[in-house]
Amino acid sequence: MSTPSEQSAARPEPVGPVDSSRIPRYAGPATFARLPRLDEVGGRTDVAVVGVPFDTGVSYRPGARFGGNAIREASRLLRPYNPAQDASPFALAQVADAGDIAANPFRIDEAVETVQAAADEILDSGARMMTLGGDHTIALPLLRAVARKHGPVALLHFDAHLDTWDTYFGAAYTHGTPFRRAVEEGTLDTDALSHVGIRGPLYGRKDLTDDEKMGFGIVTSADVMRRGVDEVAQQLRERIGDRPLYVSIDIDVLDPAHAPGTGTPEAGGLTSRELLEILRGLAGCHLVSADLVEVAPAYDHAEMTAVAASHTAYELTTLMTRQIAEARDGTS
Ligand SMILES: N=C(N)NCCCC(=O)O
Ligand SMILES: [Zn+2]
Ligand SMILES: [Zn+2]
Repeated sequence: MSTPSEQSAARPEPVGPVDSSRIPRYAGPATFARLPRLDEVGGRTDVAVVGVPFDTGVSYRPGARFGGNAIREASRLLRPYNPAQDASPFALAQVADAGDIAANPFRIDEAVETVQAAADEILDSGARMMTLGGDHTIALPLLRAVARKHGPVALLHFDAHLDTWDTYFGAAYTHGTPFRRAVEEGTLDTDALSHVGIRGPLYGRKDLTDDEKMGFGIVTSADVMRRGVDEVAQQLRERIGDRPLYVSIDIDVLDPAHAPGTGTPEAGGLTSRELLEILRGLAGCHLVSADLVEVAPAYDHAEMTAVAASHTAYELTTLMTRQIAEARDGTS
């Protein structure tokens, strides 16, 4: 048995973000949170932040292909200590920016395969993924890769939309259909599926009955307001239990007042404060990977959507590195 100090002596210190008290935070290239690139940490990392600049699956406004880089730009202002989770996420484990997956913008089927192959490779290296979309189509290949490694996973899906529709214009792979495909393919543990933030008009009542048959539970945007974030987080934690968990966040879960920069906005959404607090309430869950999608900077104002997204990804990476540290040396 080695003591904790011997363990940390054997483990190389993670390479953290560029120090913004020495190099202005607006200088230099924008990696997520000014973290090192993957090649700057020898090609191995505990958490890989990955962009997927792909938006060929959208049903309305395009532009989410620019989301990942907008989030990286806005993330320059993140600081290394997260008081809400009492953790310095980038000191607990290595987090690195693994760049973008080059998905074909003209062939959706091929893009889905490319994303899956790249995700397989990252997960096989032992890293968890924090993926920055891109539109919601990419959740399908990401879930395939995660299930290949962990088996069927619990899903916590934050979105205004169900995204369990069947097809659009006969197309099976779109941003409105990833979770129906994922259920059909058996990548999800159907005892632990939740949508949070659902609201707005549907095509018909059948959308809800189909969704329920697939196994999803719904916490509407109004439920969050009425019950409050602590009760909602507790209910979600109970449903997830100790299963491997995948979190998929469509930024349109936020009200357009908080996140106007997205392709299919719906009134009556969560505040960014509510979203961040629910995420913090997931501490202790076995979060294996996450995505954050649908940031479309062309419709953004004053970077408000990208800032909300950068803080959301920060909370998620904090959850991941806390869990990695806990599993490694029993502390966070
Ligand atoms: N995944 C997002 N953002 N939107 C899905 C909306 C699908 C529709 O237009 O009915
Ligand atoms: Zn949505
Ligand atoms: Zn969505």
